[in-house]
Amino acid sequence: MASQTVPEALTAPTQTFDDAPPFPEDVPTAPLLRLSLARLLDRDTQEIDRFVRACEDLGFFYLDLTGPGDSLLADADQLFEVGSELFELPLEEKRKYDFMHKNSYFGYKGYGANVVDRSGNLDRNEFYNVSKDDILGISDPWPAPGVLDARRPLLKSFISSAHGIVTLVLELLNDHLKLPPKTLQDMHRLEGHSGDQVRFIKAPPQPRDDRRTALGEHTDFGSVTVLFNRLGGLQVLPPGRDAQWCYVKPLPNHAIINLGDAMVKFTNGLLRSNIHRVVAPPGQQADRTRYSLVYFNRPEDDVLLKRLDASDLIPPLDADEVEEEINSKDWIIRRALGHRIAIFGKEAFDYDRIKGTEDKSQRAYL
Ligand SMILES: O=C(O)CCC(=O)C(=O)O
Ligand SMILES: [Fe+2]
Repeated sequence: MASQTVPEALTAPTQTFDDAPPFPEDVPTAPLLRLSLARLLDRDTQEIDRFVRACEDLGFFYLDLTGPGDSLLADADQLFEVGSELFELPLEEKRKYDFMHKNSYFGYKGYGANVVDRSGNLDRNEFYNVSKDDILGISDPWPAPGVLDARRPLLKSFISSAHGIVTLVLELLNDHLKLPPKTLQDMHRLEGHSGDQVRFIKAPPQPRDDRRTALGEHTDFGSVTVLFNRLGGLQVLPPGRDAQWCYVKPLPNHAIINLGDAMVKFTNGLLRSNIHRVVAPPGQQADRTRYSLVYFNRPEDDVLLKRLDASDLIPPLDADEVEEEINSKDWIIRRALGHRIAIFGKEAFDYDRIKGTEDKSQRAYL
């Protein structure tokens, strides 16, 4: 089981992000495996075995991008700068790009706009979502501030490279599951219409005597997430009845990769979409502003989120189980906007209303 694997983060190079204080040694860290992009591209069988184990046990792993992922790392570095510039804009300006009343999760979400738990506490971060389809010119463009419009070529480059990582993950899973060739890849084409997005996130330091959850616990809504962290604060809840929240230690030159709800639905829970959240960075890092950068990949808009029946490895549904008929587009909108207090008021507290795949993903361990 994943919680018994060696925490490979401990064998990784020491953190060298800017001048940030080090990630503390005395906090619980999550047992993510550390995989190499170069070895996966070489189809190294041991690395692929570890990859499959990571996707089934924890649904989270580190991916060392050194070498074949150098340009993605360079783009991510530049986008961290863009993110800090973006959030410097005056609040009135940023608010012009909140499109929630157009039933869209693209654009800006202000600080405290989402409920983070059943008691109604509010989030402590702001973020901005940029649509892949907009940047690739295959949908109508959303209005955007100049700082983003000026960076469309950089965003395009980042999206193409991050999507390349996603396609590799899907291809390896497709092969492992013995699905007909390209089953998963064809549901996630770069040029297909989807809710794929780049997300910039900013969480300012919290008061010392009042540090709370910045981003509430959730599973990601889509298929594959490619995440870049500089400071700690991300936590996962490993499988197991008595599991405790563990930090994911950021590693230089690595992305954090995790699977989302769609992969759980396609495989009826064989693959994991692990619960995670963001709290204040640990130790001395808590006094820093935390930025993060994410590429969220989702199935194309019209893909039905149901068990795939073309693989003997995918467990059957329970005898009395009837799957909801919902396509990817509607699923993502429901999950992404469901906790917005300005839209749903008190209903935003009701976590069961817009549940992800937590139950199915956890079921083997309950
Ligand atoms: O900021 C992070 O490290 C994680 C963010 C996250 O989980 C999300 O936006 O879904
Ligand atoms: Fe997430």
